[in-house]
Amino acid sequence: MSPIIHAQGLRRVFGDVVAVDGLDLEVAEGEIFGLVGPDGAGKTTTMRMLTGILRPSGGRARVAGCDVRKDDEQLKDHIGYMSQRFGLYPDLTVAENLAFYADIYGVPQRGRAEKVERLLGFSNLTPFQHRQAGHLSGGMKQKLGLACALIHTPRVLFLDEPTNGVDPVSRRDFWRILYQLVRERVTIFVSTAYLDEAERCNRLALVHEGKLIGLGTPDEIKALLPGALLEVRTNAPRRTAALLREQLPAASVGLFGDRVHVSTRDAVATTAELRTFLAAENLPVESVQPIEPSLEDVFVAVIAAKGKDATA
Ligand SMILES: Nc1ncnc2c1ncn2[C@@H]1O[C@H](COP(=O)(O)OP(=O)(O)OP(=O)(O)O)[C@@H](O)[C@H]1O
Repeated sequence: MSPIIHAQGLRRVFGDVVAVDGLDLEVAEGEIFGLVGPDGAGKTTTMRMLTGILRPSGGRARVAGCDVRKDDEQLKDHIGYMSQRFGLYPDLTVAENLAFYADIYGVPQRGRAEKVERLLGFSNLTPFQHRQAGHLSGGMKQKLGLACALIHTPRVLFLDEPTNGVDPVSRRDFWRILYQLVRERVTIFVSTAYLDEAERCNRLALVHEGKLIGLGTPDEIKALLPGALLEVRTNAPRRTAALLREQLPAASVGLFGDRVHVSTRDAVATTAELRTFLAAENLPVESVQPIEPSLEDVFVAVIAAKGKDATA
């Protein structure tokens, strides 16, 4: 089956800034595909090109059978897009916002009421349908945004950092809705800077400075981390991380709360080395143990490795 999203060498420049630098990716129908990267990595620009809003400077992309350059009008019938500045009308109620988007998308009157009812139920907003959007919580606003983006039953849904700034419980709720959509064969293309959220996707593209630095399932991405990952605990984690960064230039060192993560090719040798070194610095090690890497560890290591390549 041909992919529902297919980008080849997609590129966009703004003056001297290369926002997206030759992106190649394919997304299958019914997948939740995550675009993951720090602020400024090029996620929004990619999404705006794939939704036909922004013209690529180079490369090609097809979404739901439409060429994003030539068939941008037709494309809009097949996709839903919830941008970061998704426009809800604060003085309209929940139901009125849905009706407004239904008009914009030309949703036929016939069957519209059932559709709205279903979307309200789906997003747990039925009890709030008469509340003004401006008086909803952050999580509820996001769910209403999602419902509006779904009003014309799109095949592909683009979500740009949809849960940014939303509390963890509402985020979990939001993802429950996304899984439900996928069961109905909607394809979801979502960007996020939250790596715990990225773990929920079927496949991911890691982007950094406009370039793809990893592509695969969350497990495949984790396998990009060579060697082992050690978790080090001391009573002074910040100082420990700073010292280990200097002492172990070949390893990558990250600080995660009160724990220091060290990725290394040789766990046994590094364990011995860091124990001796930290003891000499008067920083007794409480524990060192191998752990399963998270996507965050992979990101820290891959970006650190790029930095080392660049300065080599
Ligand atoms: N309209 C524009 N004019 C000039 N530069 C732009 C424009 N849009 C994006 N850029 C630049 O392109 C790069 C990528 O930005 P983009 O918004 O795509 O990143 P992002 O990964 O979505 O980050 P964020 O989450 O902060 O939006 C940044 O350096 C940004 O400043």
